[in-house]
Amino acid sequence: MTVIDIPGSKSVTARALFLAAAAEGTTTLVRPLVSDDTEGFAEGLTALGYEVERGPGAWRVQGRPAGPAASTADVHCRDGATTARFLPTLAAAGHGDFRFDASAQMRRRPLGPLTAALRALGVDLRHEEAKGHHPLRIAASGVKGGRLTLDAGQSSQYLTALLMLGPLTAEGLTITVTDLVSEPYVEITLAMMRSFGAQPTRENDVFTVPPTGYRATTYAIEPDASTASYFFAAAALTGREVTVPGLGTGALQGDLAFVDVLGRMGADVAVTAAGTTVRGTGRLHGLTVNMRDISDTMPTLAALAPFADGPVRIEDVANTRVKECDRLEACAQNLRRLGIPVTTGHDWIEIRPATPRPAEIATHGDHRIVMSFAVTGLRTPGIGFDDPGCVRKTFPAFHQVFQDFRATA
Ligand SMILES: O=C(O)C1=C[C@@H](OP(=O)(O)O)[C@@H](O)[C@H](O)C1
Ligand SMILES: C=C(OP(=O)(O)O)C(=O)O
Repeated sequence: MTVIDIPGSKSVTARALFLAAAAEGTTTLVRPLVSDDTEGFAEGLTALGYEVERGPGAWRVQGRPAGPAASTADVHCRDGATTARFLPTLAAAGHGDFRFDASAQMRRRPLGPLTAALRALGVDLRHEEAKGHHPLRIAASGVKGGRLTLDAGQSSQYLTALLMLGPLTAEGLTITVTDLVSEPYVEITLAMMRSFGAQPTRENDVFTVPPTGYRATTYAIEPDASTASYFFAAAALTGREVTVPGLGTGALQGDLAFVDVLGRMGADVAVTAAGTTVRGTGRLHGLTVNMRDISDTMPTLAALAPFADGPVRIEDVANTRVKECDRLEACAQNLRRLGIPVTTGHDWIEIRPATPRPAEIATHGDHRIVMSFAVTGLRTPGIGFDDPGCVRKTFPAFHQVFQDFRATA
């Protein structure tokens, strides 16, 4: 049995940083993820005038319920969509002139439905270049609140940002959602808001957030379930047994449900209060699976799929086209480079079994493409990457940890 120490969740760390910054008092984040995305988030907060102290194993944030201390700031959100969508929303609740920009990759990714919602709430926000994209400017003067209708069919992060804004408004927010992807991420948001003293409620498509503000707390960050998927997939592929402690029945992250997919394919899976274990059985069946709720693990499954005993068809993943890259196309392109038969449609990919041949993987600067095809590399000699370092976004030590995992076989 191999025990893997998976770094903290990116999604939980980003939310915890937002909530801590907005709370009354000092919050301690225990075992936050330390990676480009979360360091970028923390540095964005610092640029806005928040006090963030990053110590080993714990980050401390001095909350400012009134909003940023800075009256002007120029914030660079790097590649992080949580940063690029959550931070401007936090700043909108304060007072000052703030400019936000992001990497070329993140500039290409949309946030129009979020900025339109903020404008509908009276926020003075303008896009400096392309409509619905970074860079943007906000002349913030607080948010009164009210009712909104939101299409979160492209990204649940729009809804998460607005939900987290709710307690900071004068009158609270009621949000009616017309479409929603990645729904389990919204459940993470609601649970974490409650941990910081807010009282959001949900009735079907209607979310109500009273203007309670937030209270500081000590918050332990659970391991990242999307990151864990590479090691669970590796176990299923190689017949090994992998345990990830700290990611079990009490986990907030929906991506842990990836192990159910591995279970359907034939792996042995045990989820307990203490953690999750996957054991490969030598069986890896083909299947059809809807990954709308857990689409960050779509590339993990795509990279494992050639080894199944029948076709693997992944459905309802259109929004993977607006992630770090067009992930449906990137997966198809790389599988074809490996000699694997693949077909794709607007929101699906189907992969037929074949033996992969050596190839260089085109990463498109996407950490998940690297970590997913590293799993393929466990059974395929000669897999290389044009930009292996892009794993820094969520798991800077990935190559070392994966190499160590390999070596202990
Ligand atoms: O809220 C979050 O922390 C996230 C939500 C998901 O995005 P979408 O809602 O855009 O699918 C996920 O893919 C992303 O990695 C993190
Ligand atoms: C889509 C991802 O990141 P984000 O949207 O937070 O940039 C991801 O980590 O797979």
